[in-house]
Amino acid sequence: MVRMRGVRKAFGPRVILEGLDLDVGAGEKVALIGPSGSGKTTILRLLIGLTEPDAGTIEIDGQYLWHSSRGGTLERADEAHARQVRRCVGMVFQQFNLFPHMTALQNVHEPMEQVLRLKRPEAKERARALLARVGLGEHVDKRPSQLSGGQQQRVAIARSLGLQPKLMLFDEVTSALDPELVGEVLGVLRELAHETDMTMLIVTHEIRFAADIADRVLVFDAGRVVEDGSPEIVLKDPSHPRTRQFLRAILER
Ligand SMILES: Nc1ncnc2c1ncn2[C@@H]1O[C@H](COP(=O)(O)OP(=O)(O)OP(=O)(O)O)[C@@H](O)[C@H]1O
Repeated sequence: MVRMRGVRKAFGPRVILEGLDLDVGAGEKVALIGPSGSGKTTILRLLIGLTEPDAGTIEIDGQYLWHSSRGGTLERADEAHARQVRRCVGMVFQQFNLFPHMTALQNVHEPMEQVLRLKRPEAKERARALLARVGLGEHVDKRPSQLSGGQQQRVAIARSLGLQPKLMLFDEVTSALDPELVGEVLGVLRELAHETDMTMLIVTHEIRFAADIADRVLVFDAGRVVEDGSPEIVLKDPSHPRTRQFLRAILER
């Protein structure tokens, strides 16, 4: 589902990713963890097309978004093709980015009409079902300001699911929430991980949660993958002393 080869990204003189190779198989649930600033968000933004690489190849579901030829020239997919590729990718951010003047239902059904060209009654029906699935069946007519942070984040997840992505990217989706609201959002992610065949890439600091739902854990450090394996191995017996230190620091928080 994801193939990255030799991906480089710098912001000014600061190199964030250098020669990154990453493969994620269809249906895999992968947790990305690593110290702050190690480049995790940058990877997700590259995959959804919000950030452009300096070099490398990025393919989603066998179709390329960016391609570096042997000579090193970076080619971008043409806009129509790129749009089609990006359409199979959904992303949920730390901030919910809901439209404040719309109800939960409108926030979910309007993108389906615009992007998938569904007729309003069908989009609304699907939106209601999705909101019920994330436990918000009773709240469809509320605006974001009438919902808690955890509820707003669940609306954002329903909105992304409405666009039927094959690949879902979650970027620290519980970081902006009060601690007592974290569990309800992680519960939705857990259900999606266990009950759907969507490919999921989850950036999280919730290590125990990652261990519970991920097939595979990748640890990034300074833009490189330093650990890649099953949660049992990576989280209990990491090979790098820096990873051990990092995991201990998180678990002791
Ligand atoms: N648009 C930008 N312009 C300049 N620097 C940027 C930009 N986006 C990211 N960076 C820098 O790139 C580095 C990697 O950022 P990134 O957000 O990918 O890290 P991260 O691993 O997701 O960190 P965190 O866990 O804190 O979210 C950081 O030092 C960040 O300040």
